[in-house]
Amino acid sequence: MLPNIDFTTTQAYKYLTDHFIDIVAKSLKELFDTDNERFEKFSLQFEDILLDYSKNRVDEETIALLIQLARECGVNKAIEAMFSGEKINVTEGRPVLHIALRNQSNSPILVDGKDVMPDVNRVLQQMKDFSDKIISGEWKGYTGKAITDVVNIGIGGSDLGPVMVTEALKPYKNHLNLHFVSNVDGTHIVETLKKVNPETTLFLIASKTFTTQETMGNAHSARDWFINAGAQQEDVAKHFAALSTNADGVAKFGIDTANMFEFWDWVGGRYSLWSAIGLSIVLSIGFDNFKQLLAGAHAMDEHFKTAPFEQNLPLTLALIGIWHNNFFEAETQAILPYDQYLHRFAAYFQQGDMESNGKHVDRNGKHVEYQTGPVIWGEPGTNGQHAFYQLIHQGTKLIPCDFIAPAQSHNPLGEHHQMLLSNFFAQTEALMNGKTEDVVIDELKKAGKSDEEIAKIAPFKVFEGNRPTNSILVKKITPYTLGSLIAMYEHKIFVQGIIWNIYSFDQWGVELGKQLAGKILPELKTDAEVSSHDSSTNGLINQYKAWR
Ligand SMILES: O=P(O)(O)OC[C@H]1O[C@H](O)[C@H](O)[C@@H](O)[C@@H]1O
Repeated sequence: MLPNIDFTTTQAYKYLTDHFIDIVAKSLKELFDTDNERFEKFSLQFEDILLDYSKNRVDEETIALLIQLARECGVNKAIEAMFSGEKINVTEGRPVLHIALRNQSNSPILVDGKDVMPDVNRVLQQMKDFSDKIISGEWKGYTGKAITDVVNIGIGGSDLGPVMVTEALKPYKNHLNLHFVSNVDGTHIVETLKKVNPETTLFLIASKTFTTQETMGNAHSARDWFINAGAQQEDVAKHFAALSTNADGVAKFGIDTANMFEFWDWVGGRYSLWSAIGLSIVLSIGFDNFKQLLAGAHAMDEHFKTAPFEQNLPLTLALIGIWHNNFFEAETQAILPYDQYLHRFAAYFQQGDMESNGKHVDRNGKHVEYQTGPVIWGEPGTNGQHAFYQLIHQGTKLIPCDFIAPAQSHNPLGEHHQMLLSNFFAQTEALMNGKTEDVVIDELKKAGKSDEEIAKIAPFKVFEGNRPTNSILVKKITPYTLGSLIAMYEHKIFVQGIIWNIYSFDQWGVELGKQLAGKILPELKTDAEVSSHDSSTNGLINQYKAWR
């Protein structure tokens, strides 16, 4: 059973409310000026990941109270409930066991009295055997040629994770070309099919439910294209595999169940890259590297489960986030990787976080009276610096940022990495310290500006600073450290959902749009004027019909 506590009624919350008044009176700069051990006090290291959270408006009391909050909200109990396979996804009646997919210790994890590990290991072995054959060229297409291209067709959790990880781990990539088709917009599949040859292409139909409209639409178009290119129905078995929990749906589509890679309803879509959904990752970097990814995640799982709260990275990230979200009233959270390979990291956690914690109903079915999940967004630095950092530095909104960078680059070209990292270090320093009017005036004087010019321009050049950031410095982005990094964010999301007393593992909010689209689709198939909706929707549909 998950705890069921309104965090705003806890002792810790009351203390934090008072303490907040003291903290807002102090700037980050002051906090650093009065304590030169902030870095030592407010940074944590787990293996090759360093989390520096000292550039947030916290002191020792803040952290102690936030930890008390986690305790009062029963985070310990909740962690135990997840890891032991309790059905903590209550609205769907399922356990939440992505941790089992990477349980390298192989210790039994029971669901309804049955150990899930033998099934997990069986599918992993199947993934290994299959990918070994594809990568080595032993597996032949219908004209006897080896596979050169893999097209993963999936959306949401059946796309974002594989895309993010295959991009992040490109330095480990083999000769296979990976493609991802997600959007139901015909452009996506058409443009992808232009690049591949039916004789040498493997399609992975990735869908937990095997009913998702976009994926099924794209899968049918891919199969039609394959058959129209001259292949026979029986050749489908050599070129199509399914990654799904729905064996009947897969068989109905015509994919040989021998080519089906199974997973289970206790794997949430947005937590599924560790499951059969990760087959495109295995094909891209090989099974051994995939195992490393799992091992890194498992190590973080163990850390999360066993490390004291004071030293627990995911928990600390979660608490800092709560501090910003529920006390400073920050609406968003930026994720800013200083690593081109991580360019889909923020997009991945947009689903991970927003689909998990974008909930306004608590575990009693009541509307919450506090803020829950933030808007997650971000782009790689330094591109972001030249686009939206202006608002972070000088806008009116408070935007807590996670800066992520590897110490070692996979491409140590000239001074590039030092240039990149100089920006990584400079930005958090600038966001913290800002630039005072005195400094601005001094600089302008030195640049030979007149007093009149200085008076005019100075206000625009002042930076208030006091902008909070976390810095996450990783030794190197390897399959292992990436696994740990992803798991760290997953558990952060989990802890926040526990404290907000919401259910993080369902996603009912995506259903309504799907339902209505299902109603509208048949209306688009005729030329008849539509009058069944509100005037805006009718107007738009009828104009579409007039223009098509
Ligand atoms: O893997 P599928 O069953 O095709 O689902 C794909 C996606 O569908 C929905 O949009 C859900 O909200 C997502 O959580 C899921 O990842």
